[in-house]
Amino acid sequence: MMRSKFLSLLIRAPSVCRSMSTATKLTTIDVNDKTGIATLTLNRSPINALNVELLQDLNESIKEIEDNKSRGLILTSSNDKVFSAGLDLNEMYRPDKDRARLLWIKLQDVWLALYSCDLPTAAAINGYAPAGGCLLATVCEYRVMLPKCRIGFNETQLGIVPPIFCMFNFLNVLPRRVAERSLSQGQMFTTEQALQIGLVDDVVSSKGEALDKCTKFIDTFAKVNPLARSLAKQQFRAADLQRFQTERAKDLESFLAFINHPQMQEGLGIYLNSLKKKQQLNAV
Ligand SMILES: CCCCC/C=C\C/C=C\C=C\CC(=O)SCCNC(=O)CCNC(=O)[C@H](O)C(C)(C)COP(=O)(O)OP(=O)(O)OC[C@H]1O[C@@H](n2cnc3c(N)ncnc32)[C@H](O)[C@@H]1OP(=O)(O)O
Repeated sequence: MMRSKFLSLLIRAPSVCRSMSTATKLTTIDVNDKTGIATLTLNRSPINALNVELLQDLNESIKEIEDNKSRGLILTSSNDKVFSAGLDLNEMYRPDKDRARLLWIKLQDVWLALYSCDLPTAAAINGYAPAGGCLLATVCEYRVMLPKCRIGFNETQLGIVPPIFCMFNFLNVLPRRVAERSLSQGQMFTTEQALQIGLVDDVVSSKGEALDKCTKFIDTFAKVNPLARSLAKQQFRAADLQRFQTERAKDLESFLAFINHPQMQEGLGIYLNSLKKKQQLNAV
């Protein structure tokens, strides 16, 4: 209630860029008054690892942007090196059972909200985007990326089966053969490779340029009837959404069974440790 009152006040404010930031600030929303486009920024330090709270915040922000009838949604990160490091591995290693369940449900919700989003969506990928980071980028309709980054679903490299929504995203973006190979090999692509295979649509040298490109993409829909555009998008995605709903409960149980497997726990522990060791080595 307080929140919507606060929002309506902000909407009337005559600023060029109004902020609809959530209280926790794990994501922020800025709506450009000239273009009507909302920029949704991931803001969980240090690397936007997707934990329960960030996913919850993302869901709320997406809903807020849709409810406020923005003209489009641009997803980006406040970190200038990492778009998102994917799921927070600490939520999966020696997990709290209720939180692990919630984590996956919230991830499914975010995917669903973006995959079926009424608005045109674009990702300004201003840093590394492995696994869950790649999921957030490829669920959008357009991607632009900064040089010297990496993107991909590295799950199989970690002994993890990529869930079906990773497959849906890749099949929307890449030729089937390339999608299957890169998912089953857990390939991570450099920015240049990603451009070459069509995983990203453009490469630019700064975040500002990335946001401009995303705005231009969303502007290409300016003269298209919004309802017709939205229904056409839904039509393309309906079969995936139907399959997702059918398999959603099973997908959740598979995830829980998977992360609770002793071998998976051992692997996660080693992987987490190696990530920490990397930092220790850098400090030497
Ligand atoms: C058929 C049905 C199947 C159903 C489904 C079944 C199973 C699916 C199960 C799971 C799916 C998971 C999907 C995922 O998203 S897993 C996450 C994968 N992510 C990664 O592998 C990224 C690893 N991180 C990196 O490569 C680098 O950190 C990165 C390039 C992102 C950033 O590098 P940078 O040098 O800037 O920062 P670092 O020093 O490496 O990291 C800082 C700090 O953060 C810690 N950390 C890194 N990544 C994670 C993470 N994903 N989660 C938690 N913590 C992370 C890192 O250890 C450092 O910590 P500290 O040393 O400061 O304590």
